[in-house]
Amino acid sequence: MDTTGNATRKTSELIRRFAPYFKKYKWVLVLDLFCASLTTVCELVLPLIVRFITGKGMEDMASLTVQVILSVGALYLVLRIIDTVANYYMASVGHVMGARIETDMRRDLFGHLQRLSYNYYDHTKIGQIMARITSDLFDVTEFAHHCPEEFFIAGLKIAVSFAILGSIYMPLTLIIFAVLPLMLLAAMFFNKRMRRAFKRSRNQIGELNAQVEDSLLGVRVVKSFTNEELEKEKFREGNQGFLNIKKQMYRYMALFQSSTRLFDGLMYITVVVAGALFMIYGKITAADFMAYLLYVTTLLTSIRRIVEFTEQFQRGMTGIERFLEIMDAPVDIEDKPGARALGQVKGAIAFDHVSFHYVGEEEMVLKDIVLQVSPGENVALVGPSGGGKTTLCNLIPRFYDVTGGRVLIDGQDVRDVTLQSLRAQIGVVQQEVYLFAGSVYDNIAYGRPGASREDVIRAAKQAGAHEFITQLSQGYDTDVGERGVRLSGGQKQRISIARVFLKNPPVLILDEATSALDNESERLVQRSLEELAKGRTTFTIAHRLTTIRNATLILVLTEDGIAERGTHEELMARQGLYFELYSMYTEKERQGEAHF
Ligand SMILES: Nc1ncnc2c1ncn2[C@@H]1O[C@H](COP(=O)(O)OP(=O)(O)OP(=O)(O)O)[C@@H](O)[C@H]1O
Repeated sequence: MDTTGNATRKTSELIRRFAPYFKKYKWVLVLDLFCASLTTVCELVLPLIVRFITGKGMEDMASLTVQVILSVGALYLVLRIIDTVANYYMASVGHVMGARIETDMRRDLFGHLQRLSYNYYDHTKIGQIMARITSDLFDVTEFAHHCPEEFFIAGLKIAVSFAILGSIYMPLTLIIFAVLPLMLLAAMFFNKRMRRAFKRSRNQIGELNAQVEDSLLGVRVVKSFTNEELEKEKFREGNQGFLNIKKQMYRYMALFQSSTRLFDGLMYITVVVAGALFMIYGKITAADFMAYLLYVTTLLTSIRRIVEFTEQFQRGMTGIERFLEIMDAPVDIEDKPGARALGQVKGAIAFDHVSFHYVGEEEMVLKDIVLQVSPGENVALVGPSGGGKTTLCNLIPRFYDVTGGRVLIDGQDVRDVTLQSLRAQIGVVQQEVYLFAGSVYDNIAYGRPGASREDVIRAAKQAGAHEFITQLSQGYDTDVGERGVRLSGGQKQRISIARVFLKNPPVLILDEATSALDNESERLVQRSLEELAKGRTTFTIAHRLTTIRNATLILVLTEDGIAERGTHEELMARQGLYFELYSMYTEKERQGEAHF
């Protein structure tokens, strides 16, 4: 899975994938291109008018009456008015179309991000995703609006100029237009290099974003270690890398622009020299010569616009490419065809010869796990760090899919039921609580969107959180701050427990978080967790061994699988690994430093 891949996709492929976004707005686009045609025609008429007036004046000055001049002026005025209205449409409605396409793409991107599994996020930096969903897509707006328009105008101008000039004198026209393919070749040559440089710069911005995010989220750790200088140095490297890539990008741009200027000059020289020669040999008139000069100027202006647009084009293409990289990331965990809704379960969980390894890792984390848990049972998972306790629990709600074997809930393979209905039956209290920006109330209500205020308050009471919440400055409406920084660890935990109370699932996964809390908070959280576990099938990842003595089943999980299983009494009597762990734990607790 390469979301920061450096391979550059073909422009044609990107355009083919991007084009469907125009479908909804095809009439806006058609009108936009029609307006573009109008403005082009208005612009191309001026040299004809000049040619007409000079031609008439040179042929027979008497025929150039005030009436003729005023009629021509009036015609030109009408054309300018049409041009103004058409331009307004392109600048307003055309731009809005670009913004709408950007919004549609962002919606699709966010939707896809919601579908991607844990596995994707294990391998992707959030900062990179942020850059793609914001700044990369800004570039797409300008691109979506200008790209069809600019290319259409340039193409039209070249075609119409060719037709008009060809009708005046074809040999001179062919000589002038012979320079265009050279320009095209140069554009193609630099196009690829500029795209690569743009992509590298975008990736580097993503990296910088990720770095800033990491550093700012960890700002408290940075300060506690007084590592501000280290952070500044890391940032300086990334920032300097960005500058280097930009330098390279601008070098290509400069080369491209300069080469275009060279062709520009070549074209003028061709018109002046060849045109003057044809004129002295009587092939074209002075008025024709002037028309040629004016048309070449118009043509070159539009070519210059295309050159200036190249930067925007490359940015847009890069934005689309990076957008597609996420959109093409496979959704590895989703409903299989014909998956059925699970409905309310009793809470029997079974592991049927389950094995598992993480994507990209060769070593099996779980090997041939066989386990039957009855509804309402209270299972505690203990064992050395890295033994696979969290991994095992993550297989129940299908945060990851098993590598081998099956996980069953009430006898049904978790892969045969819809994800939504499966996860609705399982509540997870994580060790690291994540609270969203918003109020305490919003954070509890997150457990069951649409729940009544009474239900939210009841859940808070059940979690033992009501009392401290009412003592907060604005009670339930108190803002929790980013990630809940304004609350204590124990308070955050109890809010997260209230969230699960509100959800009221029959199966629970508790990653015991009490190790991070002081004794009083731990006691309160522990009490809330016990309350929550009542009547539900519960998997507790236990770090404090004294809290699991009442578990109906204790599993000792090691790298080799389930080493021991039984109740506390059974395992203590066995004097095996659990006995060792427990004795070690109680010894440490006596010394005041116990946690696993
Ligand atoms: N997302 C991941 N990608 C790759 N390997 C992982 C991932 N998560 C965990 N692991 C590895 O899988 C093994 C089991 O990890 P797991 O977190 O399940 O252990 P644990 O028993 O819950 O540990 P602890 O008690 O320290 O929380 C470890 O070797 C760990 O390095």
